[in-house]
Amino acid sequence: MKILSAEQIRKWDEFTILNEPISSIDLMERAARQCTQWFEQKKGGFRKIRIFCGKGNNGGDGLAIARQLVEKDILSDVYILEFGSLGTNDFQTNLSRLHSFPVTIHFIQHQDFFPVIDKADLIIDALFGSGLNRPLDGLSLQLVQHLNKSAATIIAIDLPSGMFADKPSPTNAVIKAHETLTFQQLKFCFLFPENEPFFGEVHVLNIGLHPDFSIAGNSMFELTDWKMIKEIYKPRKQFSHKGTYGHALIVAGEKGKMGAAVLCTRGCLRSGAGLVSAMVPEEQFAIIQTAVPEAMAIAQETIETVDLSKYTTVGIGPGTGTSEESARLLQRVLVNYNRPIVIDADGLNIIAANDELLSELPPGSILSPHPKEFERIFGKTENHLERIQTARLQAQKLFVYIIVKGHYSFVACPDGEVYFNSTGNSGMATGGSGDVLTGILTGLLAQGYSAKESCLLGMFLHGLSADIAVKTTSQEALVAGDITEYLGKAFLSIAN
Ligand SMILES: NC(=O)C1=CN([C@@H]2O[C@H](COP(=O)(O)OP(=O)(O)OC[C@H]3O[C@@H](n4cnc5c(N)ncnc54)[C@H](OP(=O)(O)O)[C@@H]3O)[C@@H](O)[C@H]2O)[C@@H](O)CC1
Ligand SMILES: Nc1ncnc2c1ncn2[C@@H]1O[C@H](COP(=O)(O)OP(=O)(O)O)[C@@H](O)[C@H]1O
Ligand SMILES: [K+]
Repeated sequence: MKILSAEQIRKWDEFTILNEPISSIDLMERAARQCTQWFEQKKGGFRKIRIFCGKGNNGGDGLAIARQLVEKDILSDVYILEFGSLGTNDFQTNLSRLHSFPVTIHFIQHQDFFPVIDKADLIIDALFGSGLNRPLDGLSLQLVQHLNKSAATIIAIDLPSGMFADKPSPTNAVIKAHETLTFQQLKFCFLFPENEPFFGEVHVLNIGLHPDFSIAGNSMFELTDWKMIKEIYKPRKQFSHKGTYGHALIVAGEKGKMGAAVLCTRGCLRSGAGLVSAMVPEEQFAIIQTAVPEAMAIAQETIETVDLSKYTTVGIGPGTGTSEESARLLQRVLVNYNRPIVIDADGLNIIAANDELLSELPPGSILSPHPKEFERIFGKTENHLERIQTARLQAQKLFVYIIVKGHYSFVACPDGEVYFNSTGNSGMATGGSGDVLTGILTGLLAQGYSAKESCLLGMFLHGLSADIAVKTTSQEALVAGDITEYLGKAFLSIAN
């Protein structure tokens, strides 16, 4: 699913209005109805509902919600922030419709008109949405500060007021919502970690924008979805054998960090590689052979003589440390191997300390840094958007796939496309989760998925497995090993 800018979504509205066809006021009514239904199902027990409206269409939504709630016998007070303009047509229509309902409407012209808010109140924030074109100032800024100071629950409509839909809002005053009801699809701003304190939990409400709207080529940002992943997934062939699915080499682990090697190797096996060899320090053989008997062990000390060409791919870095010997392991792989490989963790740290290695990366390889590792290699970035842009440029320049891990991990591809992963949960914020991902990516590459397919399917499977696991384990008790255990269920839900 493409991630659209506020401007593209506005065009989608226009397309829907023209082609469904539906009037703009009825489309607003439908959007408001989705919110009202959500409030009816989810919310109750508040002392008072206070709906704060601007004079754009976001405010229009707020007014329509107030009317629809009162039709369900849920009363609210409406506050309209006065800042000169008459308001959009749909705002005005909804205001006149509201006048015949028993709703108290307050006009706020000065901060003396700000109501005292009780912590048991529910605030609906319909001040500004995707039309915000400059940071809030004056009365609107004061009102946002006033609402944020209250201890009441705040639900934002479409966006927390003050937040830009498509770019960072680092110095803006923004409503701190507990939950946000956004329309049709995630806006770009919901993918930025720095915005989380403002949007809280986001719910995407389907307002039925026209399915035929053509957005192809209009956005280089895309969110993975089931349809895309099911198209990538290849069922195994009946007459296949272990040779069909490649031989993966995992180079991982050192004394004290053998867990990384075990998790990575298990992830690789569980993602379907035909054969897996784990290259670990010779004195650690007992650990890997006991923990993962399905894998063959090979000594890191043999790196200078081993024939790397017999491996279909290599995954290198988890828990190797950054010693001179570990750097030699990576160097030797980079110089002697020319098919796509996966580099993670200490492999990336070694590159950060020896940036000439960047020019040795086999074309089409996958780097999977977390944000800190990313910055060590590519430099500090001011915000997530800058990180996305840097990753995009570097992926194109180096002809590699760069997966930056996080809540919405993304992969920047050499063709300039950026895909955000839609699965996963914060139970995965636990040591070793990334090592499992490296194993999965290597396992998928080994069995013949392209590097791009491996990134998309790998990130999705990794998050999906954790999503399935937490239903049994809870987020708190999830450990990285559970992600490997539940990979089977993740594959089954993609295959069926
Ligand atoms: N498909 C969908 O998504 C649907 C979306 N819908 C809804 O429409 C919303 C978008 O509505 P919108 O375009 O009217 O803009 P909105 O955000 O209400 O207000 C911004 C207005 O305020 C102004 N303004 C800007 N910055 C300002 C500032 N700092 N301080 C003061 N003023 C400022 C600016 O006007 P200006 O001052 O620039 O003339 C602008 O016109 C969207 O979020 C969703 O809720 C649904 O109803 C239907 C389906
Ligand atoms: N809050 C979260 N939501 C979704 N995924 C997460 C979250 N926290 C961590 N993850 C995932 O867990 C993995 C952590 O990787 P990494 O930071 O390399 O950890 P480690 O080095 O301990 O293995 C990444 O794939 C990341 O996307
Ligand atoms: K809002």
